[in-house]
Amino acid sequence: MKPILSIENLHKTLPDEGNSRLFSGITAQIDAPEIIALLGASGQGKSTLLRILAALDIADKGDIRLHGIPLSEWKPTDWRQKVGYVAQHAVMLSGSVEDNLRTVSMLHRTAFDRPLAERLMSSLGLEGAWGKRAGEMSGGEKQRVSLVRSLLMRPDVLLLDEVTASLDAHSKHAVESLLAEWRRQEGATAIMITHDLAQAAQMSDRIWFMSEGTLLEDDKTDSFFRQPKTDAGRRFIQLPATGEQPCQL
Ligand SMILES: Nc1ncnc2c1ncn2[C@@H]1O[C@H](COP(=O)(O)OP(=O)(O)OP(=O)(O)O)[C@@H](O)[C@H]1O
Repeated sequence: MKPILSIENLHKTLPDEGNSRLFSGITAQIDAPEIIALLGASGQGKSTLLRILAALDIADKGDIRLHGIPLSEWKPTDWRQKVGYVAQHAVMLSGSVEDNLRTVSMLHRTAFDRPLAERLMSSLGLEGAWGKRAGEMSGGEKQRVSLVRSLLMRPDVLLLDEVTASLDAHSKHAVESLLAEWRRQEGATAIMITHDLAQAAQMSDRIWFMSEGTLLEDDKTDSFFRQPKTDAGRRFIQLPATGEQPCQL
């Protein structure tokens, strides 16, 4: 069986004067459907990595494959149908919420699955939002509509950039429940950036931890939170680094 997604030796430099390195040597593989929490301090390049996987940015070096086929051999629209992306700040198309949901199906020449859209919208508390002008919605509403828009494509891989960061507790819980249910029912893979460690611990099967300009740890969620392999990982989850004494209260 070919891996669902494989990343081989990915490098990214920033287009500033010094062409400084953002990350390098990122290699990882997803063999079976799972939820991966992508963790790391601000500025490590998590969003950039996700945008590269969504084919919205390009790496300077390295190889990405979906089902064994390199990104360069995919038609961009086919890649984007199979790899859904929900940005940190969701971008809405013009028109109503319903227009936004329908347009994506039109672009990909697939039938609009109205029953699925209704189920997804209701589960995120958006049942009354169909006729609203998409541009006039709050940031949190846009994020939820953007998630529904992506799920309607039934992507093999879903890339989520802090999708619950601007949501109230109720909406956040609704998104988390929907994603858990989606994984159970659709066997989907998701890579989600989050700064919420409790959410990562509760929702993910695996942790990708970015630090020191690379993917420093790739481990089962339980192992990462019990015993990170690196001092940077230990510091990140606020365990004392190896050799240090736990602080006494
Ligand atoms: N197109 C670009 N041009 C210049 N700098 C960029 C570009 N894209 C990202 N950066 C810079 O790269 C660094 C990493 O950004 P990125 O958003 O990927 O990090 P992150 O780990 O997701 O951070 P956060 O957790 O704060 O969202 C930042 O310093 C950002 O300013």
